[in-house]
Amino acid sequence: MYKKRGLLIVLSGPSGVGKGTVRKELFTQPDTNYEYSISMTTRSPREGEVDGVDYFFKSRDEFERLLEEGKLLEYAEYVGNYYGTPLDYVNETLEAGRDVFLEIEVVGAAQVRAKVPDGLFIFLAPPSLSELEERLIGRGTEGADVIASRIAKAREELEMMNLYDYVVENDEVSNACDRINAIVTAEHCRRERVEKRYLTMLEGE
Ligand SMILES: Nc1nc2c(ncn2[C@@H]2O[C@H](COP(=O)(O)OP(=O)(O)O)[C@@H](O)[C@H]2O)c(=O)[nH]1
Ligand SMILES: Nc1ncnc2c1ncn2[C@@H]1O[C@H](COP(=O)(O)OP(=O)(O)O)[C@@H](O)[C@H]1O
Repeated sequence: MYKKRGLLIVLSGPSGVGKGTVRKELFTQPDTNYEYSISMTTRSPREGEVDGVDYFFKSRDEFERLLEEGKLLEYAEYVGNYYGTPLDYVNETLEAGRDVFLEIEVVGAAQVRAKVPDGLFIFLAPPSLSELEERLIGRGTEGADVIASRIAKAREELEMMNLYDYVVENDEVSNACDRINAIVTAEHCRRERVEKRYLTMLEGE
């Protein structure tokens, strides 16, 4: 029996490009129909961050145990901390026919690409490298050392842009959200056409 699964949407891109900002804006829109997958991390909470809302904050031992138990869809070590996506939540939500939205860095996104080839992979790009540096500095959540390593990393991350289905420029947050919503809507229409064709073929047997 054919069962419709939800769509896995992956938003990635360099640190400081605005992934978190765009994701938060998308999830304040009343007609957003995706479920956000809350990640696990060993990073310490920033001021105002809440366990179970922004991240599930874990110790390194706890994270490594989850990894050994196969509980993560993907993970990456990013500037000294682990980040990972809970596998069961993603699978159960997709199985229930609902779309799941991941906001993750590029190494993890490549792992998801290998495991979920029919996902929708969107790369959020900055208008320029200098604008990216300004945003990282402007956010002011890290010290100079961490900012420098994130900028160095961002240059490498930009090279992975061509591995994505779509590149969305984050010039204005509302524009980026509109573009992402339009891409998701178009992908749903494409899938419906393919599904219809498939079901028509089955009927003809
Ligand atoms: N691979 C992977 N990356 C994640 C996950 N959750 C968050 N990230 C990414 O980890 C990086 C660092 O996140 P964070 O410390 O919150 O800093 P910020 O996103 O730059 O504010 C960002 O690029 C996030 O998108 C995850 O579950 N897996
Ligand atoms: N379109 C935009 N224009 C100007 N500043 C932005 C834009 N999007 C995000 N920012 C700012 O850039 C900084 C980094 O954004 P953030 O969402 O934390 O990035 P990421 O999650 O990709 O690391 C923040 O200070 C944020 O307010």
